[in-house]
Amino acid sequence: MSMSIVSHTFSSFSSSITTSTNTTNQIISYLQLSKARPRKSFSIICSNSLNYIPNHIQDPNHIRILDTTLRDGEQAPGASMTAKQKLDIAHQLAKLGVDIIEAGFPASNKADLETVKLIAREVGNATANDDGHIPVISGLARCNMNDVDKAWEAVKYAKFPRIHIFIATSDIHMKYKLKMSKEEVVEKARTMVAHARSLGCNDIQFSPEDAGRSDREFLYEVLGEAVKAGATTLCIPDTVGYNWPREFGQLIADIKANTCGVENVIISTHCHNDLGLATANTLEVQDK
Ligand SMILES: CC(C)C(=O)C(=O)O
Repeated sequence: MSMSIVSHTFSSFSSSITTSTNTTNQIISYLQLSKARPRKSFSIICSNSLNYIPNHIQDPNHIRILDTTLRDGEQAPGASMTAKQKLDIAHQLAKLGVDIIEAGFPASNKADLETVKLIAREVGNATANDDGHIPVISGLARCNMNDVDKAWEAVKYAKFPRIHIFIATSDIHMKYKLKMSKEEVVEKARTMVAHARSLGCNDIQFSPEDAGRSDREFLYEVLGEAVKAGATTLCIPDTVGYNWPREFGQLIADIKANTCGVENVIISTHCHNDLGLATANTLEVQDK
C-alpha cells in the first residue's frame, strides 16, 4: 500500500508509506482508519486563499492526505492494475476523503495517460462523499517537456489538477543516473516548473528525489529555484527509505530555515517504509 499523509499548510508535512502489500482491501481498510484522522493543527501561517485547491483543504486545521497507490504503489513489483481497477480505487479514495490522488505517471505509457485522464474526468469532478469532497488529481512528471506536457494533458480535466515534477538531487543519482551537473539539474527544475505554470497549471508539487542523501546547500538552492519558478508544494522524499526520524525532522527544519521563499509554499514529505520508519519520520516533522 502506498499512502501519503499531508498536513496543511505552510508549516505542514506529508508522508508516504510504501509497502509491498498492495491489495485494494488493505488500501480501503487503511483509509477507513484514516477517515478518523486527527484534525489537529500544527503551527500554521496560512494567509492567502488558493483558488486552485478545494476550499476544505485550505482549512489550516486540516491534515491533508495524498495517496500515491496508483503511482508509487503501482511501482511495487507485481502491483500492476487495470484501468478499471485504478478507477475503482480512485473512486474509493475520493469517497474516503483522500485530498490528493496521485493518479499515475502519464508519460510512462499510453495506458497510464488514458487512465489518469479518465480519473481526472470521472473522479476529479464528482462530489464523492457527504462533505462535498472533490479530490485534487495529480500526475507525475520527470523534469522534461514531454513528461510535463503529458501530465497536463491528463490532469487538466480535473476540477483541481496538479502536476508533480521531480528530479534527483543527490550526487550519486546526478552522476550515475541523470549524468547531469548540479547546474543542469537546477536549470531543468527551474525551466520545467515554469513550463508547467505556462501551461495553466497552478498547483505544482516539486520533489527533489533522494533528498535524504543530497548535499544540503544544493538542496536549498534547487528548492528555492523551484519555488521562484512557481512550485506551490515542496515534497521531500526519503527515496531509499534509510532516514531516521530525528535526522529526517532535522532535514525538514533545515529546509525551512534555509530555502528562499519556503514560507510561501506547502512543505510535504514522502517517506518509504523499508526500515518500518515511514510513519515515525512523518510524525517527526510536524513540529519542525
Ligand atoms: C517520484 C519521486 C519523488 C519518488 O517517489 C521518491 O523519490 O520516492
